[in-house]
Amino acid sequence: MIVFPNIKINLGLSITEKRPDGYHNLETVFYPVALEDALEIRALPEASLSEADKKITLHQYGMEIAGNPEDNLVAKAYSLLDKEFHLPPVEIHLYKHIPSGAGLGGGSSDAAFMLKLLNGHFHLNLSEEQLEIYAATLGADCAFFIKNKPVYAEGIGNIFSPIELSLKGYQIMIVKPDVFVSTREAFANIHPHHPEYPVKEVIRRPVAEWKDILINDFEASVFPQHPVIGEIKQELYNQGAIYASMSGSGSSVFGLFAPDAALPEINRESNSFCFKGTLGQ
Ligand SMILES: C[C@](O)(CO)[C@H](O)COP(=O)(O)OP(=O)(O)OC[C@H]1O[C@@H](n2ccc(N)nc2=O)[C@H](O)[C@@H]1O
Ligand SMILES: Nc1ncnc2c1ncn2[C@@H]1O[C@H](COP(=O)(O)OP(=O)(O)OP(=O)(O)O)[C@@H](O)[C@H]1O
Repeated sequence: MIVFPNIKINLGLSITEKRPDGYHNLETVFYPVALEDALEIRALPEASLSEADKKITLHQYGMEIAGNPEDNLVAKAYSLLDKEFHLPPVEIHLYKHIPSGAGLGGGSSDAAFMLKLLNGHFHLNLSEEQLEIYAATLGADCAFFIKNKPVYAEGIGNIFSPIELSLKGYQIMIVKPDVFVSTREAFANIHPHHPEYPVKEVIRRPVAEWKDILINDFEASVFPQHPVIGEIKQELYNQGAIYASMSGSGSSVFGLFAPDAALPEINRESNSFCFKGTLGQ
């Protein structure tokens, strides 16, 4: 069984307060975009396991991910459900197209899709709400990928309410320079505050009005550290983007373009990543 975990972009990102548990409350809109990994599981017969064998074998392809295979979020998602449901052993194939440290939620998406895959394949009968609760324990923005629909998110990024927003037909260009931004460090450099223009209100205005009022709070601390990211955002505007912003804690930047616009070539560095697509929903 194979699924295709996609990314999210953040439309506005206000970090409003630091919580006693060390995490931060935030306000954002998550929008899914069809830049996808591929994730496949194959159930193995219990009898094929010797005492010393692990219950999962993870094969990784495509872009490299830092860390050991057992730290991979798909392995953590399996272990979480295995503890409760004693799952059969599985062979996992994960093909990475989504860059890491990009603010696109690639690891979180893999984890959420793994939960959904196991739920379906092994008939666990977990509801979407139950899956969201499991997902939130794996990563703050992981729960979004269970329903995978545009939402307004609060709390640590796991309390959702519906929004009336469709960007269907807009073209999107995502550029990630060869810079890794640690989400944990990015949060550590933030001074939380309530925004002058709340995300929930700005998002109701036309996209053409978002430029100076739909703000990602991480840009103020990340751009001075990595000027190339701010330069890419400016370049997207120079090349005709209607709205451009860093996603999450960076380092990727996205630009939204009109449905009939010709998308530019932005080749700032040889190792930068670039995706072009059309939004759905
Ligand atoms: C910045 C965003 O991409 C916006 O969508 C997300 O909030 C990040 O979510 P995520 O990658 O799933 O984050 P996690 O892997 O759970 O957390 C990484 C680290 O970021 C910090 N963190 C994360 C989310 C949050 N609301 N407050 C935080 O302070 C914590 O120090 C945490 O140890
Ligand atoms: N399946 C996975 N895919 C990518 N990274 C993973 C995965 N499992 C664990 N990780 C670890 O998580 C780190 C962050 O990866 P991820 O792709 O989620 O970052 P991100 O794009 O900054 O996401 P976010 O927007 O959630 O902060 C990686 O450096 C890697 O060590």
